[in-house]
Amino acid sequence: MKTCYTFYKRFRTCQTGGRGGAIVLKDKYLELLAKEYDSEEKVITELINLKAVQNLPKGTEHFVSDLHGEYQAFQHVLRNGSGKVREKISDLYKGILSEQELNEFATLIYYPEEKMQRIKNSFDRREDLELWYEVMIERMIKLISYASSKYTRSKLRKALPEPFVYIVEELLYKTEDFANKESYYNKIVQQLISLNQADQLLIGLSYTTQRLVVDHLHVVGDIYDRGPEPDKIMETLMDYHSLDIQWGNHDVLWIGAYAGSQVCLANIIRICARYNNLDIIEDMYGINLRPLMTLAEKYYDDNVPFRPKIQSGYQPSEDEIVQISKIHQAIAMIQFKLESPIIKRRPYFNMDERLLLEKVDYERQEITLEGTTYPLENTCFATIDPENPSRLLPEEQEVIDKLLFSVQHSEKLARHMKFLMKKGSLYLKYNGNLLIHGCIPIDEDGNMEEMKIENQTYAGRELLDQFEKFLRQAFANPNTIDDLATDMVWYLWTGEHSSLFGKRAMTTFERYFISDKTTHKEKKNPYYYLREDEEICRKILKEFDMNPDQGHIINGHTPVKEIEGENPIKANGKMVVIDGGFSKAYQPKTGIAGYTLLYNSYGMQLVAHQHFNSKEEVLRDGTDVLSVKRLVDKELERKKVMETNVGQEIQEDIDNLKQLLKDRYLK
Ligand SMILES: O=P(O)(O)OC[C@H]1O[C@](O)(COP(=O)(O)O)[C@@H](O)[C@@H]1O
Ligand SMILES: [Mn+2]
Repeated sequence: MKTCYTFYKRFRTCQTGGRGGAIVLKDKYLELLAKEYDSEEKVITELINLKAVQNLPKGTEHFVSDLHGEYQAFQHVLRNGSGKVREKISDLYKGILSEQELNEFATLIYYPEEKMQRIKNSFDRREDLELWYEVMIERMIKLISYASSKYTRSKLRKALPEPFVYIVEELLYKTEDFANKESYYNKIVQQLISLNQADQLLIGLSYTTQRLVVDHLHVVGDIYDRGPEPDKIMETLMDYHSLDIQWGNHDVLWIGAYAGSQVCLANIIRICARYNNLDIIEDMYGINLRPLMTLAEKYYDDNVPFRPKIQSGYQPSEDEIVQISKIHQAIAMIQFKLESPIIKRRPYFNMDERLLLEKVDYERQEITLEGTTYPLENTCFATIDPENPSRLLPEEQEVIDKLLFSVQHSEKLARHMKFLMKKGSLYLKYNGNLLIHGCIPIDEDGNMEEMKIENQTYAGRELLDQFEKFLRQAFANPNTIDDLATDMVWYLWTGEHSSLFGKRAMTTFERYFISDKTTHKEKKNPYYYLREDEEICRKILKEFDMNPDQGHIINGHTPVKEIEGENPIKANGKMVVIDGGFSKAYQPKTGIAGYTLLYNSYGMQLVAHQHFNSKEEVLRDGTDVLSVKRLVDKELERKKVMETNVGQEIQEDIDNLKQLLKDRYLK
């Protein structure tokens, strides 16, 4: 069914003709379908199957955002399904097993390889270990049977560890005459143990459990920047069974760099230098930083505000810190210079006030902003010609050209960026909810804010669609580096009407060089306070043709300051902001270590995560750093697959199969 369906969809999107064309396509599709379903029985069986799936409870959706390179913490949340694994274990075994046993079992499922090793080391006698295997296999099978109760057998089969599918199915589908077969099942388990397969089986079943508790993952933006391992997050996502991504401003910065935007590229390197993560660029993505280092050594000295923020983990030496400070200055100055020509050639970006290098009085080391003059501190203007401050030195130009070449030839980065494009979008309408990283630009009265691009004016959904079109165009043409599409990717990072940024201006320059903190403030779009208002959220949902009675808006991007009493659930539950601070750098602001959202057939739940220190700690202490749950919404009736996006696709399949039945078989 899938092949034909995708084929037909592709056909439909290519279709340009009128209704006549559509009919021809439909006929062609039915012809294809008839090849796959070449008998009346096959059509009927599939119809029964699809109808049954429609009536199953909807699968669990899991929402995360603002991962910011925090791979370990993200892994933990994925592995424990934001507490779902522990919840299922408790449903089955609370009161039967002790707290410690429940924790141990949960930890085994989260980190099976490591936990298994620890447990095995704790046994002196083989018999005890074998007994443990038997008990665990039985518990695990029971748990899987329970966790898969709302899935079809075929879906469960796909989630089972491949080498053991047949055996596990035997164990799972024990019928009532179990008593007669008891010795048969025991024999299977004992055989597995004696053939040294128990470890592999338990590891496989642990991953099956993780997979079963979450049906679909939404990543509501900002995978990249600040934290140390975004590349590993990408690899994890690429292996994940079902997901979508809503790009964050940091993600489009990386996409922009790959798509040829030199200013985006300067930004990603600057941020990596700032957070002591240059090895992501060099070692993880194989981008050669040598030319930049040489330039940095030539023109810059140690400069304290440009020293990297050091978090836990690798501690650089004093020499390295000084070297990073120089690189940081070199790339920051290249970035500021590169901004200028874009601002000048795109007047409708309305960013003239950001032509800061041109406002500086280089003699007096001062700058005048909105009528006030500020002294500049810790400046590093060695490569600046005061007559033409935005002009790159030939050697700076050479550095950024070489960096771009290197970025565009990184095989790993290419894979990651293509995946981001394939699975990502600027916003997503999914099962009645609107998912978007940042905001919908609105004015103080809650009207959609307009932006003029060339000679056309756009607002609301149309504006976002336009942004996405530009982004895709820039990505498709990586060799064109100064066209509107490529400039627009940078605008998405920093422009006032960008749905990913949504602040008047990014005050990076001020934060480096001006001590008066009033200049650091980034004025937010009214969206960020009006979203507390239910009516505004309803209006936005309507703008996207969504049902405001049913839908929610789900945002990331702005850390929710729980510590100051901010509530992530806003507008009478219509708005949920899930940026709780996976990013270690932001945890002191939020007071927690991230939010995630779960949406199953019973409703939505927000989970607040407490600090995640390390996998080692979980393994050692067996405890889970979990999580307060708050009910966002409760469905009056259990939601079924037929009410979801997937359900709609299945309905189309059903309609087509019925048509086939009528046209070809019931004549
Ligand atoms: O904390 P840093 O690294 O100085 O970054 C601050 C910058 O990051 C931003 O907050 C954007 O990043 P977020 O999307 O993570 O909020 C800018 O508005 C701001 O200028
Ligand atoms: Mn963001």
